[in-house]
Amino acid sequence: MDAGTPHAADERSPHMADAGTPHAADEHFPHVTDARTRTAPATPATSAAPTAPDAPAEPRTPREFEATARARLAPEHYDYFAGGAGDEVTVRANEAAFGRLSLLPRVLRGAGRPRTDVTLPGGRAAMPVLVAPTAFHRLADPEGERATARAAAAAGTIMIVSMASTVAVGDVAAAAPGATLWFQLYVQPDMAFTETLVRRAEAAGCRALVVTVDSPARGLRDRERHHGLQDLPEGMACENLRDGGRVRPIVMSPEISWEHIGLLREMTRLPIVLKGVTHPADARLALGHGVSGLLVSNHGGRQLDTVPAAVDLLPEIVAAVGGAVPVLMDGGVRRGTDVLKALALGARAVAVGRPVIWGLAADGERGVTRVLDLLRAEVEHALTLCGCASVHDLDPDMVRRSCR
Ligand SMILES: Cc1cc2nc3c(=O)[nH]c(=O)nc-3n(C[C@H](O)[C@H](O)[C@H](O)COP(=O)(O)O)c2cc1C
Ligand SMILES: CCCCCCCCCCC(=O)C(=O)O
Repeated sequence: MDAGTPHAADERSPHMADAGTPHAADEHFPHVTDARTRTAPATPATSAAPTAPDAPAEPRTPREFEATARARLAPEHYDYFAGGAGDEVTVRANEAAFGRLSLLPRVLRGAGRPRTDVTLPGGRAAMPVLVAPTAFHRLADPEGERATARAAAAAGTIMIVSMASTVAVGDVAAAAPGATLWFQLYVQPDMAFTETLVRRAEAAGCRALVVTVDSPARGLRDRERHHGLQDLPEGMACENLRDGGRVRPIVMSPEISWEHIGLLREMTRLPIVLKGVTHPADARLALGHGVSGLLVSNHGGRQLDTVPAAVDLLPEIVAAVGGAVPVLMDGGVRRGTDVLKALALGARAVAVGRPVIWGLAADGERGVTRVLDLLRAEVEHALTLCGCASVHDLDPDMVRRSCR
């Protein structure tokens, strides 16, 4: 079945009567069943040196890392990482929205060298930039999520491990002893298996659960459909989904509701952060369900196309929450100045998805370390230029909306 066509999606929606059974889900997402039983597509092209003329040998910005990564990745894997849903209106909007915001610095505050650390539900981070959950890191580097976690630990920041990671969360934790990990969860209709996933995250020492709520179905991504991308290469699988002798498919079910958040709340003492809340009414509802934080996100433009840019949604969500829990955001953050804008508008921290993938594909653990270092240095520099002693000195009055 072509899982990417709207027609196919129509077919698999009613569908949800039996979305919870592994058999039905196998049909919906053949690619995330058991990679070991499938014919292998070509091995990911991560070994060749960069060849593209626009790929800098020594990338110096997250955007330059993208050019280097693109030259090293198989085209279908580059498109999986870079692409989004539909016409990719939201993918572009996420970055463009930061360009329409201006920073208005304060002067003569004698602020000294700024602090960049932040306090979050699952602990402290040395910088207000977290690693967003992204799937399939072994498509970018043989060490996969292990490399990303070591780099996050070196940067003193938090890595949100995707449920669709190609290294099991326990092995990620073992490979990066100093790392602070949170675990991203798609609630599975089979709540017994959801509980298994939660216990695995707890056993790995994860400090928070990030429950992604923007995916009652998978986004329709033309780039993936174009390449016929349906499966991981042989030897790669969603390792968290192992269940006895098989790997379960990830089920994205439209039947998941607030009731499931209530069940999760009873299931674990870990702080729960909801990822993908975009409507202020849902932000208010979340507060009644015992969540410890919200991550404003449109999934990097990969789910519903034409959702507004994440940073443009931030002020309304911050107002709706009224300080009851921390609000984080992701989508389109590429510069230290982007981080300051989001924090000034009320985010406690931001997360970056693709920039980390580009670092990983360009130069493995070193590449991710470099991307995170660049962002940390840019945040510190921008805080200095804004006259801030720490992120707490930022406020909404330091951001102006321009007409560009
Ligand atoms: C390749 C890729 C895979 C992703 N996988 C997941 C995932 O497994 N779970 C999830 O909640 N979000 C996932 N996301 C969304 C990210 O967590 C995040 O919301 C988004 O990447 C932020 O936008 P940015 O890439 O512009 O930084 C993925 C994003 C990308 C680009
Ligand atoms: C290589 C085949 C693609 C299969 C996709 C499975 C979905 C996993 C969830 C990852 C995710 O959230 C994303 O945005 O992508």
